[in-house]
Amino acid sequence: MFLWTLKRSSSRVMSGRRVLVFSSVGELGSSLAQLLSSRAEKALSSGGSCFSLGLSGGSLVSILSKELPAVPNLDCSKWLIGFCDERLVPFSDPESTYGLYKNQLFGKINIPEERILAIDPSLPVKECAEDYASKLSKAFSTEKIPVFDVLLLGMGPDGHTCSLFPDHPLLQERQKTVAPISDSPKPPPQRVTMTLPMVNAARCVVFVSTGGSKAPVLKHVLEGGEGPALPAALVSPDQGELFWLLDEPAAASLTSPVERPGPGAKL
Ligand SMILES: O=C1O[C@H](COP(=O)(O)O)[C@@H](O)[C@H](O)[C@H]1O
Repeated sequence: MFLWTLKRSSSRVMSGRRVLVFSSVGELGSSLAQLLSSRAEKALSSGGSCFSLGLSGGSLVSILSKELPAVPNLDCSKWLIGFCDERLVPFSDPESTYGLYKNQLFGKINIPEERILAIDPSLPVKECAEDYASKLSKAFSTEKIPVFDVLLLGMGPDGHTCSLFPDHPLLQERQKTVAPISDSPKPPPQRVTMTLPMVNAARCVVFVSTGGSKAPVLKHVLEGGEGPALPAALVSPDQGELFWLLDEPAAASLTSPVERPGPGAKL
């Protein structure tokens, strides 16, 4: 117990982030759902009119769609949902992140349709990014950077997160909150993505990464390596919390201290 406590605190002090390793994807998903529920309660009980949540696509969709509806008495009527990135394809396309969440999650929670901020996939990519940025500004009533309560991020095996890819000029974007990309190395090529200033303005950023294919890149991102920092390593909220939720295969190569929370642990 003492050792666990010591490891946990040294991990937090050294890096300002929490790296948590779960014994299964199910345990991870259920802790993630609890974390969202508790952050929503905190946001709403401290006088906020909504709890704002940014979703990512990829493997996160099925984890969240399974675990979030299982939270007892979850009330999402005051949630505001946006997307950290989105692929520029029709919502009916299997590559559409919105389309996947619509089919797998939104019908199972009581989120009002008008509280889901999605891109307009009929627009050309540049206009689509501008239109989405303007939807976010309106919803957050700000001309500045919208500050999400929680952003959920994934990470590809190349270290990309959102649609921010290694060595891509978009990593230098400092003016826009949302940007278009037309040359995504991962298909589909046209996408819309939050930029690093927007991601790092969030109150809480949670990465979810599972499976052994992520182990080498996780080692690089969390413990350092040769070459320029990978996009996921550039996520470091200016003032907010940063969590990395991993399963054992994804964490297999890590040697720095991590937390291993027991079932039902509160984050
Ligand atoms: O293309 C994308 O990939 C990342 C990572 O996906 P994963 O399946 O490796 O978890 C995802 O976070 C992003 O939203 C998506 O557009």
